[in-house]
Amino acid sequence: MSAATTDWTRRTAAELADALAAGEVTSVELTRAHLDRIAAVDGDADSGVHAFLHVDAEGALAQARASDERRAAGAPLHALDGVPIAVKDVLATTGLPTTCGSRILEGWVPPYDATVVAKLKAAGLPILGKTNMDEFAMGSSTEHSAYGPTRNPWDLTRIPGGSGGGSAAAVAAYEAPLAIGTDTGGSIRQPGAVTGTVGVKPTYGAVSRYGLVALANSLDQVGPVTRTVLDSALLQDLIGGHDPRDSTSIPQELPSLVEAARQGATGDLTGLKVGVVTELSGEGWQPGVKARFDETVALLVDAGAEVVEVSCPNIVHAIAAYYLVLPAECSSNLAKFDAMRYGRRVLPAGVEAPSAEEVMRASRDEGFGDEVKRRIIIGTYALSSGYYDAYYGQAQKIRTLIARDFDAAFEQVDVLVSPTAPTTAFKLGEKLDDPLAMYAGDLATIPANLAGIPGISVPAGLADEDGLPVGFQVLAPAMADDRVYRVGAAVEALLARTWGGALLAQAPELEEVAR
Ligand SMILES: NC(=O)C[C@H](N)C(=O)O
Repeated sequence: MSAATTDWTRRTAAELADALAAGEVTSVELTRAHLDRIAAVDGDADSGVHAFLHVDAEGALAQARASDERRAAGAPLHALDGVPIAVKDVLATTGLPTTCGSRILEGWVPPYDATVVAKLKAAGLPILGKTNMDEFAMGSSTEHSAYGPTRNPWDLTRIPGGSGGGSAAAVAAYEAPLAIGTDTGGSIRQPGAVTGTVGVKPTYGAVSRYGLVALANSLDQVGPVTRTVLDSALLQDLIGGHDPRDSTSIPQELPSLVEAARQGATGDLTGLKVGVVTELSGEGWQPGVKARFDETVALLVDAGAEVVEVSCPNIVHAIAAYYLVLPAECSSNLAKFDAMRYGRRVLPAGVEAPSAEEVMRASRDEGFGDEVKRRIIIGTYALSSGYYDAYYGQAQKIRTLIARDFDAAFEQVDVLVSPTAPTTAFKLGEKLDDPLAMYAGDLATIPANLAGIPGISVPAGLADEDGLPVGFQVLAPAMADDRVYRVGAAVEALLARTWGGALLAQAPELEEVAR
């Protein structure tokens, strides 16, 4: 790899777009640089970052060539035309496998593109490949992937977060300038926090879910994973908007997010009212997380914001409610993986003419991992007659109370802030046998999904005790995604002065491994 090639992987998407527009580089060169980087550091299930489950070098280069030809012909181009991207393996892609990190979908190649994928293709972004994830997005570490975990580029013995650890690690390791993630309870924001990248969960319904393999339909949202807030804004402006093919898609335009990010980057927050959520203020969390959070809040005050403390008392029940609503929805969603129509079919051993039920049982037994089975069992129980009111019904009521807490809070303040996650990246294997400990890490991210509001995680520096990234979360009312971008960009700009440039530049260099 030449030095110049390495350089292109270090640029932000906005910088790459400028370089393409200025004729300094071609999309083929950029795409090849990222493919080289993937080949050098991504490795496989046993070594390297392992952010990708499938790399599509040929497809990406063909898309890059087409982009270069359009540019040469003077055709109208999208701002990100020619800038490569990685896509979480939970979105349908024609011609490329979509496994959702599960054995049950091993080898499945969808016959259609998710709306988000179709938009990326139409805008000319070469798709580098599909990124690793916890099976069906269930998890906070990618250790529940059936294809082996992704490793955190800051320390390969640690988790990159989950479920979208592959997308975050790919961006953090300079394997892709942009990635698509999905966030049901934090799967974009928490990986962002622990890898030092930016992750955004848009307002529920702001980005189409058509072609997204649903984990929990009422919570899932597709969103950007990038290294800067401006890059996330460019990407959400592209993938967002109404889609008649998704019945929950909002038929209303969001304000320009790029404009909001540019405004925030001035670092002036005069007149903004910020609420620190009492229940998520970081008290009792990892000291380095709390310290970086408090310092960032102080910077907001210096930038002219008024900061008050706001209580959202029902948030303390968020995890309990989520881990009933989600299993209920996913147990129903996953019923479709019956090995009859598509996906992996396993014939039961020793049965000569197995019935459909026996094939389904064998396929689901072998095709699903432990965490998926756990949630299917919990969800089936919670929805069963006699228990519905006691569990699912109660959880839905708590959900409403949490949404009301946010409504009341946003009458007092413009945005709410908290640390994104209670700890920095933990060691691989540390929480694998303790599901409740794994779930507890979602405390700060889940409430936004339950309420349908937007949230961003922005890098807030490194924890003193382990030198690992900490995330700062900004939440805003539904449809006010521009506020999370404005404040997120301000935090980024104010903090860049503190640590002297890009946080990721401080990550250790990755050793080259064969892929
Ligand atoms: N899917 C998500 O957003 C992640 C969350 N940790 C979960 O396991 O449900």
